[in-house]
Amino acid sequence: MRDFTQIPILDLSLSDDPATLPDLLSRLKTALTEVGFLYIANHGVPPSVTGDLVHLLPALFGLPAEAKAAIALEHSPHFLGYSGAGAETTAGGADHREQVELATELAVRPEAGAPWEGLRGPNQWPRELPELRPVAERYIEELTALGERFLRLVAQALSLPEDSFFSYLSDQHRLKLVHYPEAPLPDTQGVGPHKDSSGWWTFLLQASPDVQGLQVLNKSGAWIDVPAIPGTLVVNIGQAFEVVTHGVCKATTHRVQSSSRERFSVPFFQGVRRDLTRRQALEPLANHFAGFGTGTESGEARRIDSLFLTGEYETWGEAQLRTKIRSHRENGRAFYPELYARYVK
Ligand SMILES: O=C(O)CCC(=O)C(=O)O
Ligand SMILES: [Fe+2]
Repeated sequence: MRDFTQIPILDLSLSDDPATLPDLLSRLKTALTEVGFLYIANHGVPPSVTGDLVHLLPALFGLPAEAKAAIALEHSPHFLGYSGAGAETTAGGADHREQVELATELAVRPEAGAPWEGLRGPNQWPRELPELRPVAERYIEELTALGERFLRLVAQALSLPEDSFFSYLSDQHRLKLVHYPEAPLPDTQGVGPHKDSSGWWTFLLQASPDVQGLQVLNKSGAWIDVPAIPGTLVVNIGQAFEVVTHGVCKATTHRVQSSSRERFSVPFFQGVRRDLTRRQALEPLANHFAGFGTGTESGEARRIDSLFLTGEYETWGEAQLRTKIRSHRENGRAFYPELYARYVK
């Protein structure tokens, strides 16, 4: 298999013309099976929607500490809200970033049966920046639609019926507003090496066009820069999608290195339905993907890295809740004491 040294750029407007669609799908297939990361251009999200959100980020993170504390993630059983720099660790190191985690605005389900239904619930909006709510909601709406359109193309690129991946989708998608403050030293860990574990696909807006930071690990172990390209979104595969495609489409490791200049970014994590069982994830497409890439894929390349498969979890939602409880222990103790006792030991 070839290795990649840059991230492909795909022009989604080529999907509008039957004459150019096949070439787009062929390039998409290569990106899916050999890179796991791509840029999309001409994706149809209005520049004003993106621009309005980008414009609010400095004001949001410039709010006084009390305003941030008022929407702290620790208040939320749904793990939505503000967390400060150093609150998260990735790959054993502290991440130097602060973030506001949002999601599709949903009411709590009072009759919620399974504990992981607790992931569903309303956002915490900062009172001091009322403009944020309509702008972020509009952005989530646009990205939800783009995500579905993109999944149709992915299905076609993998020789499947267009709607093949819709039955896995959640009613809740998550949006993170992220600020990497200026780092005291070069190559400070903004976020350590990781694969995106929470979503189906990630759509990332790099909101500081002149600041480099995001890097992707290729198969030879080299870090490949993913510079911001105005007007594009960076798209990458989440671990659930790797599971469902039996490792044909890989969730690729990436990280952010902070520098002497602050950086903003906005990843949208397309959600996977919480009640998805391991069997439902693995069985339907097993035969289809068994026929893929034979001869080029080594056993190692097909190895799937997912807690969902190795742990004792009934559903995707349970695996997600476990991850959340372990990374935000205060919330775990306060809102899910029984699961906390089981998962944090
Ligand atoms: O900020 C970025 O560019 C990437 C962030 C990221 O990888 C994540 O939050 O999962
Ligand atoms: Fe990520």
